[in-house]
Amino acid sequence: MSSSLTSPPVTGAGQPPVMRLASGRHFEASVNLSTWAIARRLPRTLAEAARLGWRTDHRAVLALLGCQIAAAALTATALAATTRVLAAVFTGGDIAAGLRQNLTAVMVLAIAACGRYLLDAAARAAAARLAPKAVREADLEVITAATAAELVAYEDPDFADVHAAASDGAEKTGDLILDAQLLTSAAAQMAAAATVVTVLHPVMLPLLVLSVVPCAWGAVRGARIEHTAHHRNLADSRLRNVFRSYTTERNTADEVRAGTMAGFLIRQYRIVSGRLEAEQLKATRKALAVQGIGDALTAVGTAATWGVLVLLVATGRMELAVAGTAALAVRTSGVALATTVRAGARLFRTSLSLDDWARFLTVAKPWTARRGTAAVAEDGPQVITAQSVSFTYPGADTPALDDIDLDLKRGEVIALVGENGAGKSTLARILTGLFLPTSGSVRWDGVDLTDADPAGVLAQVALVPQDYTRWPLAARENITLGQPRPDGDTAVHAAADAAGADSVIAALPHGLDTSLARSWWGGHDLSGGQWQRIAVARAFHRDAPVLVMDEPTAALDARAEHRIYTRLKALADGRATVFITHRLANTRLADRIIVLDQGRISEMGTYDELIDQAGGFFEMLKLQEDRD
Ligand SMILES: Nc1ncnc2c1ncn2[C@@H]1O[C@H](COP(=O)(O)OP(=O)(O)OP(=O)(O)O)[C@@H](O)[C@H]1O
Repeated sequence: MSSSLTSPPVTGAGQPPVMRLASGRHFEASVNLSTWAIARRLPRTLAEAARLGWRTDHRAVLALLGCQIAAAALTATALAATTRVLAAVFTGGDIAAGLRQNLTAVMVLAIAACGRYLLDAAARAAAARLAPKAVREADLEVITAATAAELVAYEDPDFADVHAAASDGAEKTGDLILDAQLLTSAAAQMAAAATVVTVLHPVMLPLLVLSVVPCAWGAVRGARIEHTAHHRNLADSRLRNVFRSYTTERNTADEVRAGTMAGFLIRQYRIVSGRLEAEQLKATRKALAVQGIGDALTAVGTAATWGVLVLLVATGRMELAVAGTAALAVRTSGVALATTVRAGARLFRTSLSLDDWARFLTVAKPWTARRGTAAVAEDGPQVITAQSVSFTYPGADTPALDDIDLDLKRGEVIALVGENGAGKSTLARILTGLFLPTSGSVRWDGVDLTDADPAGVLAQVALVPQDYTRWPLAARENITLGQPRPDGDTAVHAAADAAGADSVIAALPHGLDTSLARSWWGGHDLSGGQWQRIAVARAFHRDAPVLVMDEPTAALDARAEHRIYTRLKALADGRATVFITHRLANTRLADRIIVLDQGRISEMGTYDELIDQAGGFFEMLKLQEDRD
């Protein structure tokens, strides 16, 4: 799955075209791995699960292991006692007398059976306690790795693919623990039963094992086929979820209605669902066929085992009484073997998902370790220097920025302008260290941001992005972003005042305490422009020495816009400020205007200088003035 759309679109009979998402390289690689290669990774994956479990709840892990070991010991004890009791039953003569003579064995059998049942229940309880915690921990590892990764990682389709699969994998961690418990429990029963069979006649065990091998093969192959289909379907699953949410979510509800799009979207949903179901059905049929072959061969093997048993009795190589015990033991160990195989196959399947999770942590690592640890000045840079900076988005053919040279001094206000797609937002992200250049360098007071500690750099930055987030939090947290300043609400009100958000807060029913998550109870919604004022207040509240605002007034009315730009000049004192705008009249207050054109600086200078040059800036300004 990937966020990139491929062409050509798929067209059903009489249906509109339905897009497909490209499948990432990672998935092709993973799907093409041999079963043996995946099986070899199983111990490592299980060790990962054990590590997670251990980290979240030592006691539950110890309880689980203790119960499993004790249950296995009791199973062996019970089976040893069973052999003695069965011998007493099958050796002929008085059964009651035989049982009386072996009363201790009967009691041991009863106690061991009860104890085993209780221990199994305790093990299941410990596994159930551990499973959700392991899921939480696995999920947190994904979240931590994702947030620690370079921002540019999110532009890489492979990273997005592996990230999505890892989230699914983290969910399966709980299943893995439950399956591992089931497997070890069944394996303990099987081992004990198999021991009894071997004691009775050595030829029986290999026969028994041989009869189970095809069933195991079928189960593992079937699991693999299902998992492969799951991987291949990830792109469509995500697409279906996108259709579902876009069709029903509040953010899109007005467009869906006004554009009478519901029918179209539902059709798309049906088509993608149809594709998913067809793929799934194909996989299920294939898996069932493989499992059927395995089961049929196992049936032949089982028949052979019974045949050998009959043969042994018929040829007088095994007494009838012993054969009775053997028959029971064969049956018990056969059932235990089948359970072990089924549990093993399930574990195999869940381990494949966990493998996706573990792979993400590996993939995410290089994305986090890209920078150095050099410190930048705590009160922000005196000068930011971009030298021969070029930047190409992962997977893109052409650079978004090409050979940019630029100095930004503290106290200076720079306006970035240019047509859509000229590279303004990309340059803003490069200057603040959110992206590292593909070539060239950005230095803060001579420290190359590639070598600098990213946390130290970003602590100096306040950013109003073009698409700011409407956090489902209280108004206060929407401005402080969970990082209150020492003077608390005074700073919040000051920032709100500078951004024109004071009137927004004053109108809220509970002031700063009002939840801005409208769809939740007690929440209160804001208009687009009101939200933008809050987003600007956020940046002002951060009080950082590098201030970057990407179209901060796009949704504001004229009065609010004027207020922000008049305050900006005062706020810019002692900071390096960059703002991006399409309303060129606003650039009058900037110390310097930089005009970008297809990733290159085409003009640079003060407002008056650019007017005098009568170049592209002047032309755009004229067009705007004529329009207004
Ligand atoms: N994630 C991405 N992957 C590939 N290319 C991208 C990505 N984001 C942006 N681009 C491309 O990079 C170029 C610069 O984009 P950028 O967002 O910096 O432009 P901009 O000047 O801010 O545009 P606007 O005025 O529309 O906001 C554009 O050609 C755009 O198509």
